[in-house]
Amino acid sequence: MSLVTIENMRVSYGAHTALQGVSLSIESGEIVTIVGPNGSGKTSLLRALIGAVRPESGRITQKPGLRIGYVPQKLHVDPTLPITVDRFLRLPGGVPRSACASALEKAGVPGLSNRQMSALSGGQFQRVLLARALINSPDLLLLDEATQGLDQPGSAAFYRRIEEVRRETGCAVLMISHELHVVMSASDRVICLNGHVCCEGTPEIVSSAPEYRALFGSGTGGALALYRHEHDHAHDENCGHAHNHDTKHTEAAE
Ligand SMILES: Nc1ncnc2c1ncn2[C@@H]1O[C@H](COP(=O)(O)OP(=O)(O)OP(=O)(O)O)[C@@H](O)[C@H]1O
Repeated sequence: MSLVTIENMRVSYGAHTALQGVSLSIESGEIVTIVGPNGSGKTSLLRALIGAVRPESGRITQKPGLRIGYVPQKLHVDPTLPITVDRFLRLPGGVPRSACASALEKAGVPGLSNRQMSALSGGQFQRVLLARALINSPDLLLLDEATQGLDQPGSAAFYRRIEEVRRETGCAVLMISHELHVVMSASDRVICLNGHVCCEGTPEIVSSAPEYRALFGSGTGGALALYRHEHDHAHDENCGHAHNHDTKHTEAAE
């Protein structure tokens, strides 16, 4: 049985439809990356999986007893609030110290327990959020642009650690990233999202798919000169979301 199966899901915020007709499943142990332009519904998909938004229609089925770990895009911790890493990790209550130490080790930052949260670098902070997601030994780890704000070596190191976590624990990973050139190589499967699933498959298949090239250009190995949204494929008239053909992003420029 798949860890999670989504069938024909639609997610709306008031009159605005963020996702529609989305069907996909995640198998145990695989690393799947979701790519798509800003506003294409990537975060909405993860939020539906953790139950933070309720799909308007469609169905999400989880394997019984599934444990999910979630690393958010960002988390604000008041810099004036004195709190150590160890206490932060034990905030949910009932988390033993040994579990924190082991999670920090899995996240690749074993020595941080007694540091103040406010004194961490961006990279260390994200590792602590990863440790927090690993505490419950998840079967599925969800990462929402977890390397935002990190420099290239920092984010490459973060994704290498994710691959090690998968190898050590066997958990599946579903992650959103804009750093296509980094994550494409680390993924078993890529899902290209734009309000609906544009295309999906191995990184090789997706990066050569016309739908993907329409969204991301045709740079080799996913390394892009320009991350530009230019549609040349047809959409269902009732798609329900805006397709801004002039949306231009400069992330991932290399
Ligand atoms: N709470 C909300 N209320 C109203 N509209 C929302 C809400 N959250 C998201 N949206 C809208 O739904 C659409 C999809 O947003 P979502 O955050 O899922 O996209 P995304 O692909 O993760 O974007 P980004 O790459 O910018 O993070 C956007 O048009 C956004 O404005």
